[in-house]
This record gives sequence, structure tokens and C-alpha cells, in this order.
Amino acid sequence: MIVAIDGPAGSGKSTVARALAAREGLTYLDTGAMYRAVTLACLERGVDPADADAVAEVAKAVRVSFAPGDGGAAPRVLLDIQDVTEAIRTAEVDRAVSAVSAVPAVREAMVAQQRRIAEGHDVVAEGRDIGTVVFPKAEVKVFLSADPEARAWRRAIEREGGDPTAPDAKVHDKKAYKRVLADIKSRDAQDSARDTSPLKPADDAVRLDSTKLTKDETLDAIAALVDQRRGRSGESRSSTVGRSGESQSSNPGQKALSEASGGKKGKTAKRPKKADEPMRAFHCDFDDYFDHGIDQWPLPSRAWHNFMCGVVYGFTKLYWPWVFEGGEEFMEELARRDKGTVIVQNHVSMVEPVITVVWGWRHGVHIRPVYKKEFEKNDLLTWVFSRTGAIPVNRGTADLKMARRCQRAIQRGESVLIYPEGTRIREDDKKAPIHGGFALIAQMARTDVTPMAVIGVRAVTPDNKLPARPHHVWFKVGRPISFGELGVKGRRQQLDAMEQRAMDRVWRLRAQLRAEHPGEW
Ligand SMILES: Nc1ncnc2c1ncn2[C@@H]1O[C@H](COP(=O)(O)OP(=O)(O)OP(=O)(O)O)[C@@H](O)[C@H]1O
Ligand SMILES: Nc1ccn([C@@H]2O[C@H](COP(=O)(O)O)[C@@H](O)[C@H]2O)c(=O)n1
Repeated sequence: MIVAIDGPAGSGKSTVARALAAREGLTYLDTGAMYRAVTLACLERGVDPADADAVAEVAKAVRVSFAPGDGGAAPRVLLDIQDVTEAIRTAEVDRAVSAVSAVPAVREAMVAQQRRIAEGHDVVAEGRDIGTVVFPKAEVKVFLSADPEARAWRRAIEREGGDPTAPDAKVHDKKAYKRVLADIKSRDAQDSARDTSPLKPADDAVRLDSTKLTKDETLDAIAALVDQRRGRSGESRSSTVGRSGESQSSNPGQKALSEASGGKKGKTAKRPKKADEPMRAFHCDFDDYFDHGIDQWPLPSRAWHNFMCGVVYGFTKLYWPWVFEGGEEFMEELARRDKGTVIVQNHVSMVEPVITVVWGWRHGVHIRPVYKKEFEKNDLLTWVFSRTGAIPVNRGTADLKMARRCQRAIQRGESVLIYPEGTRIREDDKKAPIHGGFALIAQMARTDVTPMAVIGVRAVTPDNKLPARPHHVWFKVGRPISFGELGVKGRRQQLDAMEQRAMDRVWRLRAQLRAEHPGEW
């Protein structure tokens, strides 16, 4: 499902989209942040935002992506590998961004990146042209507006460090408020008047004016549309919304919104979460397998899983005789506790995740590898991945859905297997940037990170081509690292320290294995 939320600055798009994403398990896409990141790149490179050709070159050269924020906070914005989350929110970027975003080549580059990010995902995307251009077939389209004064008031309070959603919120600096109001009006005018993808409601968008609505009321109104679209219209939400200030229309979504915002108190019915519902044999989709514990799968699926793991276990033991040094202690430790761990390994081939999964299976431990969604080239492959207990990740986005699935798996006692190098590293001197999402997952699940290293696998496919050759494979299992032992305070600092410590351990374990088995890689 795609939920598109468009509207002018300060109307509440990001606030509502983030909350909706968390509530509905959707991937959140802040497209404004992408245009801001390109604008920052221009400013940093001394490119004049009015020079369309030079701006277009910058847009084509940079890659904007997202990484999960700390413990459910807003996603971090990455410009190539630089974290620009805070740097893109300055008044200087505010003033230049509309000129940059009006350049057609910039829009082309960003829209392509946005569609790529959303591929295969349930997404809530917010911006100016989501319902009209980026996702014209979005299942839910909302055009969220508010009076310019209300929007400037919110932004001014926010800039003073206050919370505009608090009941006693006040603007202290009236001059600053006037400057913000002028900036907002100028941005509205530029964004609405440009030739390419101007800010305007899609014909089939539901219009919602948040001037007199609270944040929760706005969220409830949009969530009601999502419910209606998902066929959950019989259920009512616990809170009600006030007047939207918009007239009724014949648009069915608008009607649903009017009903939702009509002031009638709904029953306090808790919508069952999909992951809590038992699975029914032969009535499950891929998501069911990703969302549920392997022990919760229907009997035929568990039987198939056991059969496959048994066959693969036997085959790998014979063809790639493998050992896990320190593996028995690790399994004993896992057996003593009720939570799983986040396993991180170096990545050389496709052999190590397979062996690690069946090694866990042999010990009665479910190890769920996280795999790139790009591998899902067709339904058959997705079927295979889903039945092995693997969990997909949409790389290049703040894939909170994956993070939450992993968190729940760990809390159920399963462990997750992550390759922070992201790609297979087959040369000694090749260094890949580390994807730190594993530390965040461990933090969300309040568990530890277990480093492991593997060698011997490069000789299985020496030219990175099939057929795979028989060869010995060695794993070394490190001691789980807890956040408490890092000796640092603060969520962000702990994440950084964990990423560094865990990967250093992986590489140290690999060096030890290589010393023990000279010539092996
Ligand atoms: N209904 C509301 N009532 C009061 N304040 C709100 C409401 N919705 C959002 N806010 C507050 O207004 C500010 C602006 O909201 P937000 O950043 O979500 O707007 P936006 O439309 O995403 O703006 P932009 O396009 O500039 O990113 C935030 O501080 C938010 O907490
Ligand atoms: N889909 C979009 C989103 C944003 N823009 C431009 O970026 C500016 C900043 O957006 P915020 O949501 O962060 O305020 C905005 O003023 C637009 O110029 C866009 O063109 N299309």
C-alpha cells in the first residue's frame, strides 16, 4: 500500500506520516529531505541554486538515502555517506530549496530514487508531488493544508525549541515569527507556481485542513482513510477528530474522512495486529512468514522447514565440512536465556548464511538471516526466502519494518543474522562501509550483539561463479557484547560504539582463524 501525503510547509505532513508509519508498520519516506539534501550539496560546493545546469549536475552525482533513527526517532538523512539530518534544516537551505527543487532534472533524479526506495514496500510518502507525479496510483492520497499563519506559528515555536502541539505553546520572538511567515509564503508561492510538478492536490486526493486540528486528530483522520482502504472500515478508532474546515465532496475518501471527523465518539476497539493473529495453513502470504516466529508457522510449513534444514545440514556437512569454534558455549548461553541475539558476520559468499542457519537448526535455535530485497527477483525466490525464516531488508531506506520484525523475533527467542558489510567482500584490502542497523536492532530489542567470523568460503566459489566446490569452512564465535559493557552513555553514542566494537571483534576473530589455518580466506 502507498499512502501519499502532500501539502505546503508546516501543515504537519512529517509529523503525521511518521506516526502513521509507526502505527501501520509502513516505511516512511520524507521526499522534502531529499530535495533539501541536494540543496545542501549545492551550497557546500558553491553552486548557485539559480544555475539550473550546475544544480542538475549535482543532483545526478549525489545519492540521498535514509538510515533508521535512534530507537524509533525520525530516520537519519544521508547525502552519499555524510549524515546531513540536522544540516538540511537551516534557514539557508529553507531559502534555497524551492529554486533547486524547481529544476526538472533534479526532480527526475529524485523521483527515480523515491520510486526505487518504495519498491516492494508499504510506504507512507510525504512531499509536494507524491499523489500527482511520484505515486499517481497511491491507494490513499491526502492533501494536508493549514493557514500560513498557523504553519508559521508552529515552525516558529519549533525553532524556539518549544512544542507547538503542547496546549500552552506560545511564540516568544514575534519578529522571528514574521520572518518564518514570509519564508513560508515565498516557498508556497514558488512551489505552487513552478512548471514541473507544482504543489497542488491530486484530483482524487482527500483534502484536510489541520489549522484547527490537533496532531492526534489529524493522524486519526488519515488513519481512518487507511483503514477504509484496507477494508477495516467496520472498526472504529478510540479518538475522534474535530472540524476539518473543508467542504464535503463526492470523493469517497473525502466522505470517509468527513465521517471519521464528524465528532461521533467511536467504540474503543483495538485493531488486532497482523503479527498477533495465528497463521492458518495454506492461507498465508509472505508477510505472515516474516512477521511470525518459526514456531508459530502452520504445521505443514514447519514440517517443510525441518525437512529442508535437515537435507541442507547433511549436504553442507559432507560437502563443506564446517566447524563453529566456540559454538557450543554460545548455544549453551542462548539456551539459558529467553531472548535471542543479533549475530554479525563477515560476508564472503552465500554459503555462510546457509550453514549458520542449519547449524542453529541442529541446536534447536532459530537463526533468521536478513537478506537484501533485491534478491526477490520473482515470487518463487521470495517463497524460498520466506520459508527459510529469512527477513527482507530494503537497503537505502530507514527500513523500520525490518527493524521491528527483527526486534520481535529476538524478543520471541529467535536470533537474527546480519551482514553489516552489506556486500560480499572477497579481497583482502577491500573495505565496505558498515551498515549500522544491527546495533539499532539490538538496542530496540534490548539484547546483545554476537560477533562471528568465517573463513574457507572463498575457495568454495573462487571466481565468484557456480558450481560451488567442496572445501573446509571454519567459523569462530565471539562472546556476545552487551551495551552495558561499552562504557558510553547516550543512545547515539552507544550505537556508534557498538557498531565499532562488534565489527572490530569480527575482524579480529577472522584474523585469528587465518592464523590458525594459514592460506585460508
Ligand atoms: N495539527 C497540529 N497542530 C499543531 N501543531 C502541529 C500539528 N501538526 C504538526 N504540528 C507541529 O507543527 C510543526 C510542523 O509540522 P511538520 O514538520 O510535520 O510539517 P510538514 O508539513 O512536514 O512541514 P515541511 O514540509 O516543512 O517539512 C511540528 O513542530 C509539528 O509538531
Ligand atoms: N515532493 C517534494 C517535496 C519537497 N519539495 C521541495 O522541497 C522543499 C522542502 O520540503 P519540506 O517538506 O522539507 O519542507 C519544498 O519547499 C519543495 O520546494 C518538492 O518540490 N517536492
